[in-house]
This record gives sequence, C-alpha cells and structure tokens, in this order.
Amino acid sequence: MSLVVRNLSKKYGDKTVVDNLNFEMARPGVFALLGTNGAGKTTSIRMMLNMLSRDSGEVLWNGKPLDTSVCNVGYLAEERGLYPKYTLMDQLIYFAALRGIPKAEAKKRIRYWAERLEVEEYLYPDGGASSRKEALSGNDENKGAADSDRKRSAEKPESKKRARKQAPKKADQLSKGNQQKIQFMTALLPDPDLLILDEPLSGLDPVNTDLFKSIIREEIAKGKYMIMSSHQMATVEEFCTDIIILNRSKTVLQGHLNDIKKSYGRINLSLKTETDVSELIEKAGLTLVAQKECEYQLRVSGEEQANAFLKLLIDHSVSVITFDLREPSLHEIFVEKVGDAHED
Ligand SMILES: Nc1ncnc2c1ncn2[C@@H]1O[C@H](COP(=O)(O)OP(=O)(O)OP(=O)(O)O)[C@@H](O)[C@H]1O
Repeated sequence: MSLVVRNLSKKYGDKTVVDNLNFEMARPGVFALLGTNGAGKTTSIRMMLNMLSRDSGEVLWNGKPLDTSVCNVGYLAEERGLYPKYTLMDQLIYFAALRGIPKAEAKKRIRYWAERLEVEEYLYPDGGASSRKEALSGNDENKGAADSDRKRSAEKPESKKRARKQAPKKADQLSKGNQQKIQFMTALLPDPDLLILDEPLSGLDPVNTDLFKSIIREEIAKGKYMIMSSHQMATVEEFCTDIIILNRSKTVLQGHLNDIKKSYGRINLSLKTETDVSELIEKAGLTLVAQKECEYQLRVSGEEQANAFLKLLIDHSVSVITFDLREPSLHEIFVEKVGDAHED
C-alpha cells in the first residue's frame, strides 16, 4: 500500500492556506503533519479526505484517487463531531453502517473498543447485559466470553456498578475527553488501513493520554498507515518516522526524522556538576541555553568542542554527574524552523 499527496493547494479569497503540499508514504508507520497554528494542517487533511474542495493536486491511495467511500480510512477530527442529542450507541452503529459494517458486527466491535477505551459505562448504562446477550449469543466460543464478562461484572465494586446505572448516554452529557474517546472509536471501528489523527491527544488527562498512546502503538504494530497532526512534539517524536513542517501554508522542512536530526549533529549538551562551572563554560566559548543551580543546558558546535570542554572540566578536577551530548529534539528543530511566526 502507498499514499501519495501531490501538489495540494487551497486558497480562501486571495489567501493561500495550503501551498503545494507534497509527500509520500511508501510503507506503514506514522507520518507527522506538523505546523504552526493556522499553517494549513487541518485544511490539508480535509482536502485529502475530499471533505473540502481543492484548487489543485491529487491524493492517491495505492495508485488510485483516494475515495473514502471505497478505501478503508479512519479519521479522528480535531473538532468534536458527535451529535449531542442522540445516544452514543446509535451514533456508533450509524457511523459503522456508513462504513458498511453490519449491525451485529458493529455491536461486537463497539463492545471491544468500549472496553479497550474504558467507556462501557456511557454505552451500556444497564451494565451491558442486554447488548452482551445480543452480541455474544449463539455459539459456544462466545458463551465463554459471556461467562468471563459476567464474572468480571460480579467482581466490579458496588460503587462502580452504581455509577454505571446513573451514567449519561448522549454526547452532550460526556466530558470533552470522553467524547474524544467515542470519536476515536468511530475512527477505529472500520479497522482502517489508513488512520488520520488530527490532534489525537488534545484535552486528555495523563492516564487517558497513555491509553490512547497504547492503542496507537497497537495500530502501528498491525501495520497501519497513520498520519498524525499534533502540536505535542514529544509525542510525535515517540511515534513518527517521517515529518513535514508547515508554516503559513508552506512546507519548511520535510524528511526522515532521524536523517534530519543527524544533519544537525550532536549539539545539545546537558551537564550536571557538583560545583559551579560558569567560568569554565565561558572560557570554553559554549553557549549557555539554560541553567538551574549546577545543571546546565549548553549548545556546542559539535563533538570536538564537547570533548575539549570535558577535558577542561577534568583538568580542573570538576566532579561531573551528567555529561549528555545529543541531537536536537523535534521541538527544538520545529522552533528553529518556524521561529516565532504567528498566524496573520
Ligand atoms: N472556511 C474558511 N474560510 C477562510 N479561511 C479559512 C477557512 N478555514 C480555514 N481558514 C484559514 O486557513 C488557514 C489554515 O487553517 P487550518 O485550520 O488548516 O490550520 P491548522 O494548521 O490546522 O491550525 P491549528 O494548528 O491552529 O489547528 C488559517 O489561516 C485559517 O484561518
């Protein structure tokens, strides 16, 4: 499988909001679509999915124009897209039907993802007894699952059982984070080959962030193609292999993240010492980026300068606790590339 995005452009009036976007995914993994606020990420994604008209360009999935009614694509939009007044279960079944998933199969998948995303209490206010009966009735294999479900339910503390009975069932009764989970479910339900995640972790608490990350890791392990747009550089760095950075509609950096990092070299030095070494840092001509007591973040020109500095520290009998030389982080690369540009 492969994804090709070629010459994608969009204008609103006189303003170009996406200027000739080009990238390719020739193998599974995570491609990061990054950029400043208003750079054109969401517009690009929506054009790729034909949710928005293009002024020019094409998007090919396996050599053919990407058609979401034929290709198996999952999309987690940045904005909330649930209908506030309908029950969550009805919406999930509806979204699944739009992707051609029959109701019985949809119910099984919903049950799986509800447990995985820990939102059962919102989808099964009665504890899920009726739905489980429907989804698991019939064969012996499922009887085992039903038995273990019953056992799990019996093991749940009373407080949790009570909470389930009072739980809301419509989107507008859910917190933002839980709505995000339901929307993630709609993206995952079709078991997509291509998964597009626009700010997947925004608004999630640390526990749910880890939950989402573990699911993203599982989807990567299954060999999915994934496009992730996010402002959380550390998270992107955990998952992505290739990146593109947009600024004011234009591509300012593109390539394999490891190659990009290598091209910068190991220029960041984290140093922790027992005593103040400010004078030695000055003597060695290093750039002090930040300091907290005897912990220093330094910028060096390369390994040669770092080694000379280490020798200087040793010659002055400085007790070194940490001396860590590394390539710049994605965050630093991003900031360097786009500076402090802001949306017009
Ligand atoms: N319907 C519209 N009419 C006019 N301009 C629009 C419209 N939709 C988006 N824009 C403009 O297009 C530009 C790109 O918006 P887009 O939402 O794609 O940015 P983004 O990179 O996703 O930003 P963010 O990181 O803040 O979500 C912005 O300047 C925005 O104001």
